[in-house]
Amino acid sequence: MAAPRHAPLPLPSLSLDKVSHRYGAKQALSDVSLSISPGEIVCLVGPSGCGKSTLLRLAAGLETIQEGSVAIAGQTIAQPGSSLPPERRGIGLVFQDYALFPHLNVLDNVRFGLNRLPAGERDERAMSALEQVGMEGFIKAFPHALSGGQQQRVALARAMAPRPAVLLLDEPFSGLDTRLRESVRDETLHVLKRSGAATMIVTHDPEEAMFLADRIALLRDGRLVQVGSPTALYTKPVDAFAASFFGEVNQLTGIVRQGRVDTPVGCLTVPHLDEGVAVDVLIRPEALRLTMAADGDGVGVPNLARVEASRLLGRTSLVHLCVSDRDGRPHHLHARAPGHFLPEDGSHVSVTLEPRQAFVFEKM
Ligand SMILES: Nc1ncnc2c1ncn2[C@@H]1O[C@H](COP(=O)(O)OP(=O)(O)OP(=O)(O)O)[C@@H](O)[C@H]1O
Repeated sequence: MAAPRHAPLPLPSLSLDKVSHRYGAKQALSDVSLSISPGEIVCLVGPSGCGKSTLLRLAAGLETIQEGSVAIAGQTIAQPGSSLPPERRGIGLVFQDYALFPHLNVLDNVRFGLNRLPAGERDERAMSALEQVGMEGFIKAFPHALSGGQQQRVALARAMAPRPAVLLLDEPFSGLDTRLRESVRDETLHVLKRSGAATMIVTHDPEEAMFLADRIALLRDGRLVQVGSPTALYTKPVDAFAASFFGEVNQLTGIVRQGRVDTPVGCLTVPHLDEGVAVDVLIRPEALRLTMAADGDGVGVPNLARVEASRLLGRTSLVHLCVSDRDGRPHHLHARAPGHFLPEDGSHVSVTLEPRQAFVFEKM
């Protein structure tokens, strides 16, 4: 019987394959492979110096490839010894400082990258890109007369005007203050999604990555630690570093006994770990569910914790707890409760552990 026919999968717009890179003795990237599909947004995140910008610069052609290769739409455009220059790669670039030409007005800045098109078409394309970012009313303005958010939008329009298959953005919002950043990145997300380009965004901000990305690529010391959807990285981190990168975690330690780890707030089953193994236990603050203990001292209530402080943080409350393990040793934990939950300092609460937000990893 003939094998069922499947439509061929669309080629990734951008592929980096087994890329390694050194600056002198410094190994900045080691064996990194990553592909981005048309219309997909991938955020590169990781601590300072982990190699995010180097990877983006290699994709852009701003850094010469030493090991591995870069392909756009299935065509290898960079490998050791041969490399297409940045302007011939069909990519759009946006940098942290926007890099607008100060002596050109907004329209001319956006028209700049369209010089291969006939004059009439250039204007039409540039205007259409400016409309997409809501800057069509500023065509005669010069960059110095624009706010940071407006400059960022013009930079995005300039990158998108040639309709590149690949967009590369390096910390595009970090020059903006917090309030402006939220609204500009919201608009940018919708503009990028409408553009259909494969987009790689470098950011050091995990929350920003979770907001923008279809997939997140987490780097550490030049290596990919985990690549997946924001939900996968948050709920199924591959190690303690990944678990703690995307939000505060309470850290405890333990020993595996009969497929379980005992913690001061409940037991976790760990069938995949061997008997006697020493483990790190990471518990997200929202994994600790609190209920007021009926009596003042809470004697006899399971998993009892003493409240050290409670703070309202807007939509959630943060409760500082002191819990004791089986040996009577105290541990300080943070619990995050939805809404207004502010038990008195010194009162007692009962703690239930939501195991899906707790992670156990063998100690390294
Ligand atoms: N031109 C260079 N010469 C020498 N070392 C460099 C150069 N550029 C980067 N490095 C080093 O390579 C490593 C990776 O740098 P890279 O800028 O890619 O990291 P990053 O994750 O983008 O950091 P950040 O978030 O701080 O911008 C760092 O240790 C950095 O100091």
